[in-house]
Amino acid sequence: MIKVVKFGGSSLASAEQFKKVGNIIRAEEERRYVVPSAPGKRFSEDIKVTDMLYKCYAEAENGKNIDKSLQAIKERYDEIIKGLGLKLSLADQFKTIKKNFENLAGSDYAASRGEYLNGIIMAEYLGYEFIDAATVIFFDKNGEFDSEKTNETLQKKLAKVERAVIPGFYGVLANGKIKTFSRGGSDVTGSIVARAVKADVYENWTDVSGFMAADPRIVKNPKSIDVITYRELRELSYMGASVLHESAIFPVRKEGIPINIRNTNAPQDKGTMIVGTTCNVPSYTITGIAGKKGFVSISIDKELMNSEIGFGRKVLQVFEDNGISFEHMPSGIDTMTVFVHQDEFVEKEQKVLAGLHRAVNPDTIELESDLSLIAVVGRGMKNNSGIAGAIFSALAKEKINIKMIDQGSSELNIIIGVRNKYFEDAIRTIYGVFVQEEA
Ligand SMILES: Nc1ncnc2c1ncn2[C@@H]1O[C@H](COP(=O)(O)OP(=O)(O)O)[C@@H](O)[C@H]1O
Ligand SMILES: N[C@@H](CC(=O)OP(=O)(O)O)C(=O)O
Repeated sequence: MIKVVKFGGSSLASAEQFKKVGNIIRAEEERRYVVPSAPGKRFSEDIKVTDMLYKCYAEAENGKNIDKSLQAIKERYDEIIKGLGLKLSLADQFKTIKKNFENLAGSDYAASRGEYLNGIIMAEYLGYEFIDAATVIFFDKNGEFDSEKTNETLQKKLAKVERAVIPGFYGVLANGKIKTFSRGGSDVTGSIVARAVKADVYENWTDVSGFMAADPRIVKNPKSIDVITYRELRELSYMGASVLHESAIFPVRKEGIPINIRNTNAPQDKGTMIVGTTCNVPSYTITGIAGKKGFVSISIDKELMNSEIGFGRKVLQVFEDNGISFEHMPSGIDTMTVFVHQDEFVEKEQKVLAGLHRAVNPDTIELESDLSLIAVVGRGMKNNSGIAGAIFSALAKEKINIKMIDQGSSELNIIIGVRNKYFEDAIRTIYGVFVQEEA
């Protein structure tokens, strides 16, 4: 039996946390491949090492002296090394890092050093082999993750290594430069390693006892989810549930490997199992709620729109031409609304509007900004009627105006649009209807 274990920044923020991680790994000899993140926050106002590295690199780009910032980062690691009683010095690594920062090796290189250095410490602490992710995780010439080359290389490499530490978050481009995944991407590395060794389970250790039915920063003590499917999880993580990176399920899904979310601070808790399919009957109609702020809706009205073949395509072409991806597109007979990310849209607003006028000659176009989208997700929704109705009436009772409601064709999710200012209240209200009242 092989287990791949990924530890998030919150699990590796200090020597004390490292010791908990060491105990977890040593408790089961199947935990053979370890993927660490960079040290995260030790307390809520603390700064993650990844963010310190981005800032330090920005100083280098602006021609500033980076000695002080780099020293602050080195101190984070030295404190861990000292606390673990290791005889390890990172002086040489920091000399190389300083040189590469000053030669502007790239912000991805800069950010990747967080996991690289933590990996070196972790390997020393456990007595495992250190494998630099730059030798086994590949991106192609377009910057896309090269899953097959990576899988082949990792498989060959790990077949010869009984126990290894592979830092998360980064890999190497075809031109030899370092590239990272997007933020939170160590989850993806863990999944890639699990696929390569055909692990029995991919354990993802964090600071909560599993996936919860809602963000614990919004809903107090939300219920934990015992079992969730890859598809449900993807909907929730894409819509903002930050526990697991939205792309982390793809590599393990290829091999049907379950992901187990676990809590480093409460290792006795079983956490959440993320699986392909399950006959497990969910305890509630919905599995979870997640959401994101910061959307704009563009509502386009035109009489007889329904009879104009190609109308939708022309509208979407305008967004495509401006490099804007759309999130949702509910439509009526003579109206069509497109939801886009506000930060992508704002600077191109006038270009998009002009493009829409040219492309479809609408009667009116209305914009509304500062909107949130909330996803209510659950495999149990398929067999239940009246869910949208229940959401409507609960939100109406709280005087929360619904801007949009859109049921996915898979009947796995319902997306609700509200103003940003109602975001938290709307999540609490929906949680109250489905999770508390049904209990
Ligand atoms: N539905 C949810 N269930 C559990 N945690 C959630 C959820 N939505 C958001 N979170 C947040 O995700 C955090 C864990 O993810 P993250 O900060 O990436 O951890 P790590 O540093 O271990 O990678 C939790 O501390 C919690 O605040
Ligand atoms: N350290 C990187 C990658 C990562 O996955 O971190 P964490 O496991 O702490 O979310 C980040 O901050 O984005």
